[in-house]
Amino acid sequence: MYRWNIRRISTKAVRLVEVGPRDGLQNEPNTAALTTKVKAEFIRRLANSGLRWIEAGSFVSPKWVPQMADTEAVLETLAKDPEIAKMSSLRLPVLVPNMTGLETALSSGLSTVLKEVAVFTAASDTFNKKNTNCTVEESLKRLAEVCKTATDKGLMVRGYVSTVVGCPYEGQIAPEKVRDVTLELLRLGCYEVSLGDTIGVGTAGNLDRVDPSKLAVHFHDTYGQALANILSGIRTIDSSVAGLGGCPYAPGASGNVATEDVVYMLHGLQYFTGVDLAKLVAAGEFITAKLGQTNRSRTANALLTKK
Ligand SMILES: CC(C)(COP(=O)([O-])OP(=O)([O-])OC[C@H]1O[C@@H](n2cnc3c(N)ncnc32)[C@H](O)[C@@H]1OP(=O)([O-])[O-])[C@@H](O)C(=O)NCCC(=O)NCCSC(=O)C[C@@](C)(O)CC(=O)[O-]
Repeated sequence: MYRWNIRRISTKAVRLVEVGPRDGLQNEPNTAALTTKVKAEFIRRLANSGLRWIEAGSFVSPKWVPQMADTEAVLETLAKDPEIAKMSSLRLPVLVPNMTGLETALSSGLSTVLKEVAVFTAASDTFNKKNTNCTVEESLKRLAEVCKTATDKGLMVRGYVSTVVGCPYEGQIAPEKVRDVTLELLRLGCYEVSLGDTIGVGTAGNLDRVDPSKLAVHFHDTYGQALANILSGIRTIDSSVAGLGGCPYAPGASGNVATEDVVYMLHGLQYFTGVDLAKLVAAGEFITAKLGQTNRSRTANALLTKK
């Protein structure tokens, strides 16, 4: 355990994981607008903005999250896209909750675009039961086989722990519980664990004692604390263009921190992101227009007003 702050980051480089096409759309009420073609075009535009980690969807039960039911078709569309094929460093991970999801991910048609999967659990049993119909311990047992099979087959595996600060059902969460679940995911073979403040209740002090190696942060911006929390110093940041998102099984949670706001802040701090902000803003406008949604990025709205 040790403390860090922004001054200890020497490389001035950060890694952004765009979760808009998955976290951003998984709770979207306007399902009619969510065609495979729109999703694939959205991902293509995000990739063209320079983002290199873009969560493309999830292989979860369509009865639980119908918005993600066509993830396989989205990836098949992208696999045929010559521009995407040229982006050798592009990662398009998908969430898998169990072996059924992993088997879809391993299907031969996807191997050209799918190099990484993400597994997910939580620090709260009640949330985990609502989200995946099992306790945290049961999910870790389930994920052990998923992680082993995925890594044996050459896929990279990212882990998520939800409700790392607060749970919509249980309230405050003990940091020790977060640590134990995180360590277990790393032990199972995850190369990195993303800490999800699912309902956005954390403040910067909450993260002071987390060892930052192999960690990413995933903030929902319910209380407007996400940018301040990001400055706590983790170098891998999950975000969602236009501030889209929210977990369907976390009532009251708002969208993720907006990627445009994160990029604007990081560029102001002289960090290298590799992202073209204007193209990113255009990708956010593309998807919000399709969905008939308000763009929740302050940066995007400011730049669009200037235009
Ligand atoms: C885990 C289950 C499947 C358990 O759900 P279950 O009902 O216990 O599953 P089951 O094994 O009993 O199977 C029930 C049915 O689902 C099917 N099924 C089973 N698995 C799959 C699969 N992978 N893909 C497609 N179909 C599947 C299975 O074949 C069967 O079909 P039926 O025989 O009834 O026709 C379910 O609870 C589920 O899909 N949950 C996912 C919920 C979800 O996606 N939540 C959002 C993502 S997590 C999140 O947003 C938080 C995060 C990561 O962003 C971080 C943060 O902010 O905190």
